Amino acid sequence: MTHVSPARNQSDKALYGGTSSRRITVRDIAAAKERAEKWPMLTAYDAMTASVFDQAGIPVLLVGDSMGNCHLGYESTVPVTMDEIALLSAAVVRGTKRALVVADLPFGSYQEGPVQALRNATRLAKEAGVGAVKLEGGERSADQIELLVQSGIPVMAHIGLTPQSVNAYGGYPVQGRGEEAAQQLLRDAKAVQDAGAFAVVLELVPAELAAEVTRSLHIPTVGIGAGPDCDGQVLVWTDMAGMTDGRVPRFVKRYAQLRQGLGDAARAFAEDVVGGAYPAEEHSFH
Ligand SMILES: Nc1nc(=O)c2c([nH]1)NC[C@@H]1CN(c3ccc(C(=O)N[C@@H](CCC(=O)O)C(=O)O)cc3)CN21
Ligand SMILES: CC(C)C(=O)C(=O)O
Ligand SMILES: [Mg+2]
Repeated sequence: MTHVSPARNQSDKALYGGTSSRRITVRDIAAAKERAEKWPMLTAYDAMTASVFDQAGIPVLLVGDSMGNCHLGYESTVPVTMDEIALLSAAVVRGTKRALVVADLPFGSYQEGPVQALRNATRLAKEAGVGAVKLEGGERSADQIELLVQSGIPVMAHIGLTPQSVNAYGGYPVQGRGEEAAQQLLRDAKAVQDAGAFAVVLELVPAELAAEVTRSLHIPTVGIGAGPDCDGQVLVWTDMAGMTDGRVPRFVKRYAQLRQGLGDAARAFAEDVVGGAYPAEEHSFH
């Protein structure tokens, strides 16, 4: 009889480090919670970067509306349009083979109600080929989540700090501090789970509260600035790779210094051109 160790068995199915090469589905995400497996998610906004993360084994890629400030030069996520999300989501899907691609529904594309949400989510599923969409809000967005899920579009919810409301907050403050705010966050978490969300992002909430939400839900939580006890962790890729210019939020850990590296490459190229060192003989045709 062939002996298969439980650890090896587990790693075959693992979202990160697993051996399956087919595209990951929302059911795989749910199964990871049963195994108490932690998993990474990164944003991606173009095919080339997405292919790097896909080949690195990142199981879930988010075409975040953070493309507004990271990629399109806006001040916040508020101006991002459906056309922009659809274009870059299609690129990320084309650049990946294994990752589940989730696209943010941008500000103004679902707030009018469930029918508007369904029209825009359907466009991202059909036109870009994403496997799921994400939208902001707990109890306030439950009707939208319910109609999308009933219509066959998996939904990742997003509660705690919801950056599309930056003008209402007047900034990006930590959420869920104090008993009343904590109870509201727990109600929001239950509401999105009951509406059928397959996972929920918890942004900028105290670690203890995020741990409590994670324990009390049967769907996975994905933390950003929400402490170590969430099921998954997500970061904006330009932040974690050291590409973002200037100050980054306290929850960011930088795993590379791409901004420095890319600037160095640009300066080295410029000096070679100005000094005549590039192109050399091996770069020339006769
Ligand atoms: N590049 C980038 N990274 C992100 O994580 C991100 C975006 N853009 N754009 C959309 C939102 C905005 N985000 C932010 C932005 C700033 C803080 C921030 O600095 N918050 C304060 C909280 C202090 C408090 O309330 O106690 C901080 O100091 O971390 C947090 C999240 C997260 N999202
Ligand atoms: C940071 C994540 C959760 C996000 O919504 C985004 O990148 O837009
Ligand atoms: Mg977003």
